[in-house]
Amino acid sequence: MSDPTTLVILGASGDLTSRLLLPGLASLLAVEPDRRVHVVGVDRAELDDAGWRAKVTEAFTGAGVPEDAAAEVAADARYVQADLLEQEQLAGLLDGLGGPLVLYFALPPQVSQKVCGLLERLELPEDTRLALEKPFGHELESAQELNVQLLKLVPEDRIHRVDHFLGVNTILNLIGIRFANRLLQPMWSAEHIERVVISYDETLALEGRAGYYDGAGALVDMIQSHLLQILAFFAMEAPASLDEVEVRSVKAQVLRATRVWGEDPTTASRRARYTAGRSEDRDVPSYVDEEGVDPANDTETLAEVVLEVANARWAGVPFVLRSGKALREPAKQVVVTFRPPRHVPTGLKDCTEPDQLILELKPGAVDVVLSMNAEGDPFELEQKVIRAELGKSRMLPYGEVLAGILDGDPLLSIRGDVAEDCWRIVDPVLAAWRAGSVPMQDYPAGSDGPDGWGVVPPRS
Ligand SMILES: O=C1O[C@H](COP(=O)(O)O)[C@@H](O)[C@H](O)[C@H]1O
Repeated sequence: MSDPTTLVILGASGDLTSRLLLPGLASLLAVEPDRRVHVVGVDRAELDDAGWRAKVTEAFTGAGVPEDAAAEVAADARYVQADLLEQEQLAGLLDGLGGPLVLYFALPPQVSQKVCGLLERLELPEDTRLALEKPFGHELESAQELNVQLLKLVPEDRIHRVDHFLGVNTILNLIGIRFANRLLQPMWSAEHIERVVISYDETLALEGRAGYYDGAGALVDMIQSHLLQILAFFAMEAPASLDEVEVRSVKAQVLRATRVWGEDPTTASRRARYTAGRSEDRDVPSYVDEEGVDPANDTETLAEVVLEVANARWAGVPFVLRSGKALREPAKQVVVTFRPPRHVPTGLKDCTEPDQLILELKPGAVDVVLSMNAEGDPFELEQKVIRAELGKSRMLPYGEVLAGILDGDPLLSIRGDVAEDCWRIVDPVLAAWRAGSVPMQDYPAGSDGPDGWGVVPPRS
């Protein structure tokens, strides 16, 4: 049996650890109970091994981890109380840790960066991997600097820039649906597709996350990161296999070709912020009145950007990426609108609506919307939906992503150049917004967004 991987969670008492990492690990162990992993929690907070083990056990309870596997992992788990910004304490932590070793930075980005700076002066054990959460930098330049810094510590294939959307089965389904279906393959280009809308509308509001969100906003929180990854899966060329080098290369090619539509963020982007309203039977305060929000930050809670993938396959097709909070209904989907047929026999009635393929990300389903016979007149048509529900995911997205990190496979991690490209794409939008060239609109919480936006923009 191979050596167990040591998973060191830096920031073990934080929200990310209890809300996402430990449940993710539990869901992974439920599927792979033989996986051997030592979970070391590190934080400044006062806690001992027993307290940490209780936390790990709590996360495993009810998650389907077989009892003996849960007991084994919990018994091996250990807690180190340390201030990671103290060089000596950091050195002490690494002492005695061997590879394979994962240092998972569940820390605010500024702290992660400082810790990486201190790690430069230490020798990392052989086969150390680094896992970092978004945001990866705050614009292109800082992402480039962070990449340089990380590469001083370990090679690129041991850096796992985490994006949990890469562990979402309905997003990974894009690979199967696109490349295993002859029916769709010839349709997947500007010749047949008129536009693509990738949206992630949430009913959730700020939910007490001002500390992070108020400095990020919808554009950075969702579009710069998650939605661009969906775009990459949607538009990439076919990889020859699921090997990380191939898949990550074809994704990178797409993002390298992507830019703001018309290279004009003032016409190709919109932003808005929720005001007081009611969402899902709750009163939601105006965003600026939420606890911890600084109105001077001018943070948007709904963002939309139109992009072009300027290559031979996609040039001329608008890709609309949109995400927002406190909206009336969740809309987490990719809507593909096909071009109209070249000619429809004269006499056929009501076939003016375009065909669509809708990939629903949550819950996972595929809808094909086609014109078909209505009742009665055989030449009168109506749009009907052919729907298939996707199979349930085997584990939580964080479980999938963690599996890759623990195995040292970066397939589901963001490559350094891609992290930079995602900033290169949105930086002009951020600059236009900061300069006040795109007005901030508003919408009541629980509505569909500002008047006139609609969920799907009008056909071009
Ligand atoms: O990373 C984030 O993602 C969530 C949406 O993802 P989900 O898997 O929870 O649906 C979003 O609410 C959050 O603001 C963002 O930081």
